[in-house]
Amino acid sequence: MAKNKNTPNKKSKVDKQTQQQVTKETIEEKPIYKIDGSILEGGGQILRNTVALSSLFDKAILIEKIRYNRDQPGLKNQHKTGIDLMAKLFKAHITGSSVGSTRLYYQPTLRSIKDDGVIEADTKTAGSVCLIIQVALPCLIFAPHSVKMVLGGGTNCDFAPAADYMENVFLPIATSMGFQCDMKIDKKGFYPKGGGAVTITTQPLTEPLKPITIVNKGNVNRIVIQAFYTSRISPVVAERMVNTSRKLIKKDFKKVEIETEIIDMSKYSFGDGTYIFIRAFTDTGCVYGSTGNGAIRVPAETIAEDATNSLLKDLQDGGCVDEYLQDQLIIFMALAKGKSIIKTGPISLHTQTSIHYTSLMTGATFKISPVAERLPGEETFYIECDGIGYHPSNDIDINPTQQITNNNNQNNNNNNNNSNTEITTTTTTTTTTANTTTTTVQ
Ligand SMILES: Nc1ncnc2c1ncn2[C@@H]1O[C@H](COP(=O)(O)OP(=O)(O)OP(=O)(O)O)[C@@H](O)[C@H]1O
Repeated sequence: MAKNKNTPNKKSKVDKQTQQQVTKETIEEKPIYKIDGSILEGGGQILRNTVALSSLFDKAILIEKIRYNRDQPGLKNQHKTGIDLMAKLFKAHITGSSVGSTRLYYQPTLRSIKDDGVIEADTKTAGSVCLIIQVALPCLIFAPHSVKMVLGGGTNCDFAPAADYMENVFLPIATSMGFQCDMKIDKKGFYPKGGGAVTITTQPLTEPLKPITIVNKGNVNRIVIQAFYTSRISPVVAERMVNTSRKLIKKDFKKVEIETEIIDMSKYSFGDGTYIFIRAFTDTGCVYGSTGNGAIRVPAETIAEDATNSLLKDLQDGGCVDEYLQDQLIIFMALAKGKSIIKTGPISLHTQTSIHYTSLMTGATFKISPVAERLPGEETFYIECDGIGYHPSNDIDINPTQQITNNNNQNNNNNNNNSNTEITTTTTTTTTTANTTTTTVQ
């Protein structure tokens, strides 16, 4: 069930414990990009984006106020697992990576990862494996060799892509930019136990990513509703989810074929769980996805309704990607060579945040503009990006000078009012002390 996780934070207790953790000996004579992790969405995505880019561009970063917009700021187990994995891959010096830390120093020492065999990481909780993939994937695809990564943790978590979503919605669209990534869900893992397992295998890219253009929504011509359950949960729960979802969808899409499936996943699950996964396909190749996880004392109908309404809203808004794919494509658009353009629904705060940090750290420019010709009920925007054409062999250095500002949304959590989003060029603050240059990215 979707909950609001953006309760603004007041004063963090953990911060006192961690503020001393970036010590002098860890800060070498190297420029440091100083990141304020509290602005816009102020969540874990800032950490993942900036750590991935820091690794690709071999830049040291100091992230402060990590997840300050969350009820419990600082690193959670899932974030720590991702950071530790990246530190291992890039032999990075890190300080402040303990759970609860709100201040992290990360300095990679390798420009590219070495072939050390299968990479493993495990959140050892229900922490999302997909969010580990989110931090690592932009780097794995630029490795000079094929990479196999085996991850443990939660495959179906609230506020994170479900593994099914990543495999069936995110990857088919993202890989059209030219990279290869095979994903296999070996075992599903749910809140609170976790215990899921996912294997991904990437192939090396010999050239930069291709830009992406997704601007033609077309017509919905297929909808698939799947509900999953394990043996200690009655299949009736899954049936109720499917029936609720189908009924709601039928109201808007009377003539579209709706495929339904009820799946006993006991044999490949750790512990018990149930969830719904809905996809809509259009005749121009757009794919939209939505998931809802079963929860104690929440009726199956409510879970299905929330997931279905989220998908229907994405379709009604008129964009070519769903709310989540929007922010997940941003980093790839920035790294690609040339102009990408996607047509979206309302710009999410996650998207604004990713654009903000990605453009600052890569120098890629983004432009958001409302679509002039909209059908009734639609709320659509174009996100355009002039990507930098990153490839390790290009030796592109980064000189961040662009900043996205949003007159209404700096540090607030209203992700629907985007009409004032604009791109301005700002001067990045650079302070030089005896041995250290600090670039403040905020
Ligand atoms: N239902 C969903 N389906 C697909 N992707 C999702 C879904 N919910 C969230 N996401 C994606 O998961 C990511 C969550 O980023 P966010 O910063 O909120 O992460 P986080 O690490 O969980 O940190 P925090 O707990 O601080 O929010 C975003 O990329 C978002 O698009």
